[in-house]
Amino acid sequence: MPRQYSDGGRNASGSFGRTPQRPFTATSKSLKERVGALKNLRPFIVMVWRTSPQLTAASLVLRLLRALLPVITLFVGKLIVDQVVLLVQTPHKPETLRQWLDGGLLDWLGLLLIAEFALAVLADILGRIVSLVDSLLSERVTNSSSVRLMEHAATLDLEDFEDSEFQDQLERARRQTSGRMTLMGQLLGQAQDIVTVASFVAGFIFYAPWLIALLLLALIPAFVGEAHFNAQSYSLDFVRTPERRELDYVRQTAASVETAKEVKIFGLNGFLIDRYVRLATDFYAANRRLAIRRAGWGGMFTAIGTVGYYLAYAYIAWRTLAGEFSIGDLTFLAGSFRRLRTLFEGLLTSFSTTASQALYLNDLFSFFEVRPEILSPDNPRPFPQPIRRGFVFEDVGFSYPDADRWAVRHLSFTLHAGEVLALVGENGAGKTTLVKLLTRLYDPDEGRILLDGHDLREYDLNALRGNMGVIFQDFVRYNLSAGDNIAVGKIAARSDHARIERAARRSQADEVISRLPTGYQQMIGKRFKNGVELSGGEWQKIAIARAYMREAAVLILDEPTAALDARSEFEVFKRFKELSDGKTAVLISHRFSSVRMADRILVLADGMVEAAGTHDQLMAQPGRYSELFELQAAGYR
Ligand SMILES: Nc1ncnc2c1ncn2[C@@H]1O[C@H](COP(=O)(O)OP(=O)(O)OP(=O)(O)O)[C@@H](O)[C@H]1O
Repeated sequence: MPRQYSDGGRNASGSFGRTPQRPFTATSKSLKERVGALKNLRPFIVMVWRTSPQLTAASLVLRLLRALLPVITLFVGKLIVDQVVLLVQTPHKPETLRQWLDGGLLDWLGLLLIAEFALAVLADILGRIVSLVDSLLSERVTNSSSVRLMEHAATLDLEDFEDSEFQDQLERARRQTSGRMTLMGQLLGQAQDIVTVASFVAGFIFYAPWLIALLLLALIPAFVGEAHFNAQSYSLDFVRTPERRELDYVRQTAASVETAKEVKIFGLNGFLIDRYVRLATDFYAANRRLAIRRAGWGGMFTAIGTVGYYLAYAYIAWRTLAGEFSIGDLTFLAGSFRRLRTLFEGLLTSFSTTASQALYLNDLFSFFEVRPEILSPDNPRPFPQPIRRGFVFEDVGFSYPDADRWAVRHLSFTLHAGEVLALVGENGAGKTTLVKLLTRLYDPDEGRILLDGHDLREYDLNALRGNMGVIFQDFVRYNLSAGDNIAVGKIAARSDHARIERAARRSQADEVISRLPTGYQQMIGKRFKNGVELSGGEWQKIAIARAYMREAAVLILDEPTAALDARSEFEVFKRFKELSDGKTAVLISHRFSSVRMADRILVLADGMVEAAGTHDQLMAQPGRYSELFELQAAGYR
């Protein structure tokens, strides 16, 4: 059943070979969607608060303190001007500064100047502490949301990760873990500005309340414009997630250690750079269009705000001329009005930015809402120790999401407890799919899989996987030490060196490791300093050791031996057979010399069991097995 990921209803394909045809046009989010996104602010604030209540509270308190400083500073400024005007009008003014001072005429003015200076210093100190606290908080929030993202991703199904729409969503969510702290700063800044505005407004109510209305009216166009362009920006960002992923992918392919070899040999750099430039040019064009429109309209809206400001200024000047306001009042009001205008402008635009940032939060929180479908039941059955009967596939059918054909269908067979079963079949026959079903990376769409008579879905998922040692053909080459590369098979036993060495001996990885400069401590892979690269077969021996490290009841090797030389593969399987004594084991290989060692062989074709039996039984009958065996054997003669 294909799942729906939050992509706003847009199709999000993004394959490497495709030339982007779709123009990057931004479609605005509706007002309802934008307002609806505001509901994300609550969980966001809760998330920030939980990350560090102390830092959040500190930021809030400091900002509130700072919020009151501007109006106080301006008011002290007004008192200074009034005092100076008063002193200018003093009859019989003293002539020297000393006389001014001795007469005590400057005491009040001096005090006011000192207060103004102290306020300026305090504002600066508070500002610096606030940015310090904010930057610390920001880092903490980035870290904790990244951890939460990784934790949540770990719970999701393989099906999710293999879906391109999900990858887009994951990419958007990943970007939100680091980018969102500006939003927190904005919210706190808004709280601060609101307090400052309230303090200024209180002053204005006393002098000329309707000026506030004039100011607000003049700023509305700028606000609407901001809101509109922010939403357009978001939409543009949203629709091009697949292309951005592709851009990153092309950049990574053109310049990385993993691809450098092929890129050089095939001379792909020109092709890749071309592709990058084409994609990047489209991005640039879309951004430029939006930026130009934004700048044009923004300029016009600001001009409207400026007209409002000067009207008010003229009015205040007129009232001063008429003798109703003092010169101090004039400076206070003009200053307040200028500050108020900036504040209102800031507040209105930051409200609109907040609303659009809340849209981005959607990306993060909707990711957290994706739920896995492959789960443990409420009352799971304990995993059988030991397995008594084995696994039974009963008419199992499975097709990959969005695939138009069955990967396996009407698949029925038994994997007996304690037997080594080999799976053979041509490419695409369904061997790996069978292993994915056995390990519950996917659940069947039809039929069921039983373990000791009970559906696999009745067992605890972690216990089930914990009892299986599986190595896939596309095993991961971790850029870790050789020891850790084996320990990943049972990471809880990472410090059990004896166990790691035992596993290494069993897969012949010990010979590889003994040749490394620093043995088990040696960093392998070329990504980090002092890393040593291994050959394909050497990597495989290390990977197979992971399966042994697990010391699990079920061992599965899905063709991880393809790169081993003939002798090594023979040895690996011989040991595999010996070591899987008492264990249930599945072995996938295209080499019949290894396959014949299995207790029983299952021949798969088109997702079904075509034949089953021992090597001798299968050779005795005409069919795909004997045919393929002869074909391979003939190649060696
Ligand atoms: N993740 C996937 N999404 C969609 N289809 C898939 C996926 N993996 C495999 N398939 C398809 O399912 C079918 C069975 O694939 P499977 O990997 O099980 O074959 P296999 O027998 O292991 O092949 P090989 O010998 O090449 O490893 C194939 O037709 C393949 O195209």
